Amino acid sequence: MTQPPRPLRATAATTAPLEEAYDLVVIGAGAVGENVADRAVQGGLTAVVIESELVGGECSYWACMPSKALVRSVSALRAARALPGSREAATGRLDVEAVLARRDAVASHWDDSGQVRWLDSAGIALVRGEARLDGARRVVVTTPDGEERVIIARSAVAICTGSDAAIPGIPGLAEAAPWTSREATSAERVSERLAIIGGGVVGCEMATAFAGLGSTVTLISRGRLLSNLEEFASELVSRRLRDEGVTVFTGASPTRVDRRADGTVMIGLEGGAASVEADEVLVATGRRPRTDRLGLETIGLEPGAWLHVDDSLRVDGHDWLYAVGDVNHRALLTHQGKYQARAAGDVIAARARGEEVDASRWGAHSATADHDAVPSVAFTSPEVASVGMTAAGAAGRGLAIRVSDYEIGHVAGASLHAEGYRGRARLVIDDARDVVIGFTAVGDDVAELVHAATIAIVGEVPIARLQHAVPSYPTMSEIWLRLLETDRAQRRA
Ligand SMILES: Cc1cc2nc3c(=O)[nH]c(=O)nc-3n(C[C@H](O)[C@H](O)[C@H](O)COP(=O)(O)OP(=O)(O)OC[C@H]3O[C@@H](n4cnc5c(N)ncnc54)[C@H](O)[C@@H]3O)c2cc1C
Ligand SMILES: NC(=O)c1ccc[n+]([C@@H]2O[C@H](COP(=O)([O-])OP(=O)(O)OC[C@H]3O[C@@H](n4cnc5c(N)ncnc54)[C@H](O)[C@@H]3O)[C@@H](O)[C@H]2O)c1
Repeated sequence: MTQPPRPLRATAATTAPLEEAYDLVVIGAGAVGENVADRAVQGGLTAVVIESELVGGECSYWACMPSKALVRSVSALRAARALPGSREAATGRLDVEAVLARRDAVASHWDDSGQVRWLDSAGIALVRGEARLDGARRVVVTTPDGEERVIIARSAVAICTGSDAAIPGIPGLAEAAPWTSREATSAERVSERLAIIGGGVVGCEMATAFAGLGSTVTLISRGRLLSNLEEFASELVSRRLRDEGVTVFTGASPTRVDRRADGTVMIGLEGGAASVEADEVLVATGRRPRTDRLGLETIGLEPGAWLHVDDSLRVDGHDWLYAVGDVNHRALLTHQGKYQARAAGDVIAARARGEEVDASRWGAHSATADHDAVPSVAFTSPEVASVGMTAAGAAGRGLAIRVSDYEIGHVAGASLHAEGYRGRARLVIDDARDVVIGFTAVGDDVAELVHAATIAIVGEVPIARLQHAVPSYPTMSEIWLRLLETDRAQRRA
């Protein structure tokens, strides 16, 4: 059954003096809000952040950090088992208690005092409570003791309230007390049977983690797994998850969910072909914006909607209002939100001081990379590292492209890395400009390959020049050499 929520340790106060007006008011002290405030303060403004839960937000306590802590122990054991010698030493099972204890430490035991100290050191004021807009530049905070406090923004308000798990309207699901990513990443025990609805990144990462920790996992996906990524990524991840004991249903939609009196959950699948029985059900079907109780109606915006912004992160039609991070729906990733935050904090400071703003393509005040150069790593089994466009995505935009594919296991660095290494990488090349516009690598421990590709895409480095970027031997980065050689051979053929 659903576990009680973790006790949150929200540090009481900030030492910065609290005022009733600041140059910048930031709503939400996740990774993104913290960075907007930091850049604005560095630019000479005063800033306050308002936080209703923990300073640090989703990523630190219920998303990136605890999920990767769970997956990392699983992949470390797999790596040890992939080589003779270490394989013989790694014959036991994971110590689940130890893995969960490390996860707790990585999530700072849901105590935000460290991040509050950082806010203090950065000169950013903190107000605890739930904030809402009450007209232009006016923010009302309901503090934990129930009082209301009004804070005026002299220059700007930045909404950085992030997103929540979306619960689809499958009959019986809400009543079955499902886990969301929060309960999964902070789980205090590993249930025997876990059913996961949704084959996106959360679903696949949690299937990897919980299967590795000993759960019998069933993953239910209405389309192919990781459907935003290259199709070969879906194939390799599905195959590996199945090899590791996960039951994967693709093209399957739940029709109803029931929590029975004995605590077990039954999930009926479309067509009545199969039903799934589990102890817990995790819903991983995407996100919805945290904008429903933000007072958006007081400035003519729709509560509960994503906030659309221009490349300087300013909300359409409101010159004092910014929306940064998940809440603007440009790229739901911590690193991309923090990139937006650096641009937003700088542009808010520049506009407040009447300085020139450079919001042109790749300008200092523009989150240009959000469009075509967003990197991400799915920490699945195996990992998927990607940036830019997929082949289908580029073709769908009418671009003339060519594709270069290579088996990563044929690279010397990979064959040393693990016995029988299997993986695949792809370059998507814009034919007209002769530059890389997409890269995907699937295989164990490929995460670190992605940044080289990000640099090639953002730098628009011509293929002819990339030939001079020599990867070290024998590293997995030699995949670059092989991909470029394959492209060259294809062009000559
Ligand atoms: C399971 C999972 C794993 C993930 N793993 C990765 C990963 O490995 N790498 C990656 O890049 N991304 C990952 N993500 C995505 C990442 O967590 C988000 O993109 C990121 O947390 C967004 O940051 P944010 O600051 O925009 O929002 P949040 O981190 O959600 O912060 C928003 C803050 O605003 C506060 N708030 C909301 N409303 C109010 C209000 N009215 N008043 C005051 N405060 C308010 C909230 O309490 C919260 O602290 C993962 C997501 C999930 C769900
Ligand atoms: N390693 C990482 O960087 C990482 C890890 C986890 C999450 N994230 C971020 O968090 C965001 C949310 O992840 P997510 O996996 O929840 O969302 P997602 O959008 O990646 O995947 C959701 C999946 O649920 C399916 N779905 C949606 N509605 C459904 C329904 N009614 N019934 C059945 N299936 C349904 C979709 O088809 C999709 O496959 C992602 O956009 C990602 O950017 C990143």
